[in-house]
Amino acid sequence: MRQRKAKDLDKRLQECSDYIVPLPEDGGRSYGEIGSKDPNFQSPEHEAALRQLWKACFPRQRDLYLEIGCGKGDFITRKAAKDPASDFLAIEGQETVILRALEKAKGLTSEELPDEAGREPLQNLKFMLTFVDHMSDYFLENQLSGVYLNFSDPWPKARHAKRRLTYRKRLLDYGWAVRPGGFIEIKTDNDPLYAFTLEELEAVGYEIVEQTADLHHSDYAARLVMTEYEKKFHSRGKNINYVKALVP
Ligand SMILES: C[S@@+](CC[C@H](N)C(=O)[O-])C[C@H]1O[C@@H](n2cnc3c(N)ncnc32)[C@H](O)[C@@H]1O
Repeated sequence: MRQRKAKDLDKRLQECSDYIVPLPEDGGRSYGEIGSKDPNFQSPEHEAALRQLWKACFPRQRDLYLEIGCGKGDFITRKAAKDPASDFLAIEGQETVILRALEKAKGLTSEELPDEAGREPLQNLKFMLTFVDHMSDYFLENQLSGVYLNFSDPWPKARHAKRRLTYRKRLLDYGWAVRPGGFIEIKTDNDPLYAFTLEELEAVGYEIVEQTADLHHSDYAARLVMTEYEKKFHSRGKNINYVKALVP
């Protein structure tokens, strides 16, 4: 039974393979190589492999926006549909979850497809199946124009603070992959995580340009795209925290 389910999952993922960015073939991890003091050190071979990979995936070399932890892909699918002149990439670590996002982007399911997209498969959106740790495993320096973190896991225990996706070292890591002047945009229902995130943004010196602890009673809401979790929490009356910061 379990085997049949795994086979079915593999088959459905295979059917969406044109939407999946393969993980770098050279093993990816360049972080912490012996003799390197730079946490984002990339060997020339790794850098060359990444250049080739991204050229093949997004040949038009336009603005590329990344969502880390896209869940079932509502947000990123809508963003890609609204902005066909840019490219979008979504990363998600759970196979069964990303499959829902892939089938949505491909137009295989009618589930919450954005009105703008109709049932046309999107050409400017791709997905990567992995739990991101170091950006230099996958990206080139200054490659991205913006990063979205929507409703990331809060890791409430203090001893797990380093696992939070807005921990300062992670913010610096995103900043390495984002071009100067690009942004990091964060939404969360979790108030303590929001307070932590503001402190961490300040600690790394990223300029906060938009900020509210109650997005849906602010002017920002009208122009921002809602995420699946956002809809869920908002419908229960929970305030949504939002912050946008620029990478220097
Ligand atoms: C609470 S869900 C939010 C989904 C979506 N962003 C939304 O707002 O509706 C968080 C998702 O992030 C994924 N995730 C957490 N850490 C991740 C990481 N380091 N890399 C990739 N995905 C991650 C989880 O698997 C989960 O599906």
